[in-house]
Amino acid sequence: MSPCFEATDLHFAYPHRPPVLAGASMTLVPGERLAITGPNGAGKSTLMQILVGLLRPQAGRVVAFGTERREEADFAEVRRRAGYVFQDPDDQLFCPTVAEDIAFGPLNIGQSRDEALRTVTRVLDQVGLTGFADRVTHKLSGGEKRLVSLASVLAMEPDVLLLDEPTNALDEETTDRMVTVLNALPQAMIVISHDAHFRRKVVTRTLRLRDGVLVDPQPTCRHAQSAE
Ligand SMILES: Nc1ncnc2c1ncn2[C@@H]1O[C@H](COP(=O)(O)OP(=O)(O)OP(=O)(O)O)[C@@H](O)[C@H]1O
Repeated sequence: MSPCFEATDLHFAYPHRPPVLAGASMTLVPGERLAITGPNGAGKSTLMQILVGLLRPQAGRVVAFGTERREEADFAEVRRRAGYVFQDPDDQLFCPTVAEDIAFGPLNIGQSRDEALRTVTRVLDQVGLTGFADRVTHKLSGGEKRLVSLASVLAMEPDVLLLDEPTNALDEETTDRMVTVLNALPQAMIVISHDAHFRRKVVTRTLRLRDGVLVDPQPTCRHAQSAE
């Protein structure tokens, strides 16, 4: 099965700043839910933005859905197929009502008003917010905003989800709700998360970003192997 994403030897520095990525490599295959952890400022969001072409690395390769991506036009297709849920829902939601926020993308790609409204109902059901369509977005709780952000991304039927800190500032109950929603989705995912409880419940593999490279935080037990 060909990987959804394959990043090789990425190097990246913001202008006049020390390097953030210094040879980071990772692969995401269909069905996988990969967590990226690492200290604050390690470059996790930077890496995710490189994967969808919002930032360009100074060196390294990004292959998405079987094709190497270099130009803006290549990444426009990647962004259609890889739904990015931002760390801050206020960066994602900008319409007065939940229905308008969720319908924005589907209307933009040519769905009729009726189709878009059916999409709104479907994705709100999917995230457990049935009946929220006419709610005023800026009056929602932080947890509800986060779920609406996810719904607005699901409305575009992405092949892959990229989630930046999906449980940040959520209480235990809403975190459990996010866990249930994500576990019911078929999409492969890359999830930036500091939340070990969440990672245990959702992800299938974890990589840690440290000093610009991605490493397996729990490499197969070498002691056990060498003792054999
Ligand atoms: N636009 C920018 N210009 C200059 N430096 C930036 C910019 N964006 C991020 N940085 C810096 O790059 C480094 C990596 O940032 P990034 O947001 O990718 O880290 P992160 O691992 O996602 O952090 P956190 O866990 O705190 O969200 C940080 O030192 C940050 O201050």
